[in-house]
Amino acid sequence: MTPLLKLTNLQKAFGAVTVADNQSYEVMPGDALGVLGPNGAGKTSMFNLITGTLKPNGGSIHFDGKDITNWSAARRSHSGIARSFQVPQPFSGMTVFENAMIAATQSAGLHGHAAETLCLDVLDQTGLMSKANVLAGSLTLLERKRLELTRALCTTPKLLLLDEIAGGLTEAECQSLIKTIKDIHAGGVTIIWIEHVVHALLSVVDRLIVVDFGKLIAEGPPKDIMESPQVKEIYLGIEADA
Ligand SMILES: Nc1ncnc2c1ncn2[C@@H]1O[C@H](COP(=O)(O)OP(=O)(O)OP(=O)(O)O)[C@@H](O)[C@H]1O
Repeated sequence: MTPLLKLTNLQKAFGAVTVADNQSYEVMPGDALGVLGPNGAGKTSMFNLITGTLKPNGGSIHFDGKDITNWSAARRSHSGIARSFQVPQPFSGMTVFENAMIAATQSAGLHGHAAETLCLDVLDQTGLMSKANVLAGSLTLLERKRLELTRALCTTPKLLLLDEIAGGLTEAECQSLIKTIKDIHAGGVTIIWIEHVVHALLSVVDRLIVVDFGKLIAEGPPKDIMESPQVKEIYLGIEADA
């Protein structure tokens, strides 16, 4: 089977700061991959490289069998890569429905009834239907996170990149968001999820990678990774021989 996403020797540095250090990994269709790593490790930069807002210094990115390394961010979005941002970035002066429609028309290329139907389906899935006519700027944090998901899903993605979507939520809100993300994954969307709320991540993903100083330092089943002394030391700050 062809990987949905394949990073090969991906390299990116900002001066002396390396955010992608020869990264190589594959994501198969239907995977749910979790990304762990300390602050500043290069996790968001990895998403920026995959979505095309950041250009690598070396290496390649393949999506759905095609070399997209030199594709624009817009072309990648049209081809099925969507993301949520760590800090929600809605059009605050527009309603929730209008925000969804922008994604459906501009990225998914739908119009009229087809676009409206998609938006309503997604709003139903993300639990925002009752807020459809509310201004995005007046939403609560959980609702803004749900709007991030809505906007991403309205581009009809094959690959959904989630950037710390559970941060700042109460435990009850977090559980409700986890259920929504599980439903999205069960619906066939491949997921890569960067998250510091580890229990939320572990309840969804089937594989973990750990990034430190832009380098992939571990990859494998969540249980093995969480028990690895190297990960405990670098990520959790627990000394390997403690
Ligand atoms: N456009 C940029 N120009 C210069 N340095 C940058 C740029 N973007 C990110 N960096 C630096 O690269 C490093 C990695 O940043 P990045 O946001 O990718 O880390 P992260 O792992 O997502 O961190 P966090 O968990 O805090 O969100 C940081 O030191 C950051 O300051």
